[in-house]
Amino acid sequence: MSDVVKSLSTRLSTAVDKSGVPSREEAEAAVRTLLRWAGDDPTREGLQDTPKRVVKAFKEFYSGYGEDPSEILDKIFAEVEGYDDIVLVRDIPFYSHCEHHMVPFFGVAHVAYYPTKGVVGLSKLARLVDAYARRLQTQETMTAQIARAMVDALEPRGVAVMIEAEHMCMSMRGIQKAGALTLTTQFTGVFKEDPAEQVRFLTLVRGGRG
Ligand SMILES: Nc1nc2c(ncn2[C@@H]2O[C@H](COP(=O)(O)OP(=O)(O)OP(=O)(O)O)[C@@H](O)[C@H]2O)c(=O)[nH]1
Ligand SMILES: [Zn+2]
Repeated sequence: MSDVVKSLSTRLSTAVDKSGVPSREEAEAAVRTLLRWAGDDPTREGLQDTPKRVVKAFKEFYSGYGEDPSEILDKIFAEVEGYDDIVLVRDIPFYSHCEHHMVPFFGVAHVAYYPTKGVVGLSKLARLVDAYARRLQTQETMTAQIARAMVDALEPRGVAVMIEAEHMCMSMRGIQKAGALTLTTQFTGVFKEDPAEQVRFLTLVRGGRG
């Protein structure tokens, strides 16, 4: 397979099928169905505008499907006087929804990399987190996707991503373990090869806290 075909088939296999996207009216009707399923009356005054609001809120919750991570990371600042040490943005808050229950999970992401060809704007790393958080997710997938996008765009010596989150599907329903925290990490390059680099990352993530 040629490189072009290979890259196209990878892109197609990870792309979301947007065919058959329902109209706004269909989406609002689906909300009315769920309101009835919950046991309420969608025609009562307090709920009349709810389908409209829910559909609008969905646009925000799931705006990540319209984001292209490679575009977010496409501007690289090369003039950094040869800076090639760790860049870490920690405690990036995010809100996502689990793909199993469509219930929120939320917490913080810490992302780090060792630059080679320059650095990206710090806000772009937070935008990258949001681009993946604002989709239906598992925490593991989101962690891996953030790391993969950074590797592809920055060709860094290494990437470290750590996410700490509480899953409402474990707090407010099901097993009902409020406060349980899930930690996921993805290391590439020097972070994967050298345990001392993982320790450095974790020390910086934890550093300066009371
Ligand atoms: N690995 C992983 N699991 C998740 C994530 N978000 C939710 N889950 C889990 O997905 C699982 C779905 O399990 P199922 O048995 O199919 O569904 P369920 O009957 O609603 O499961 P319970 O939550 O145990 O009641 C649950 O164990 C959730 O805790 C995530 O980000 N990563
Ligand atoms: Zn869930």
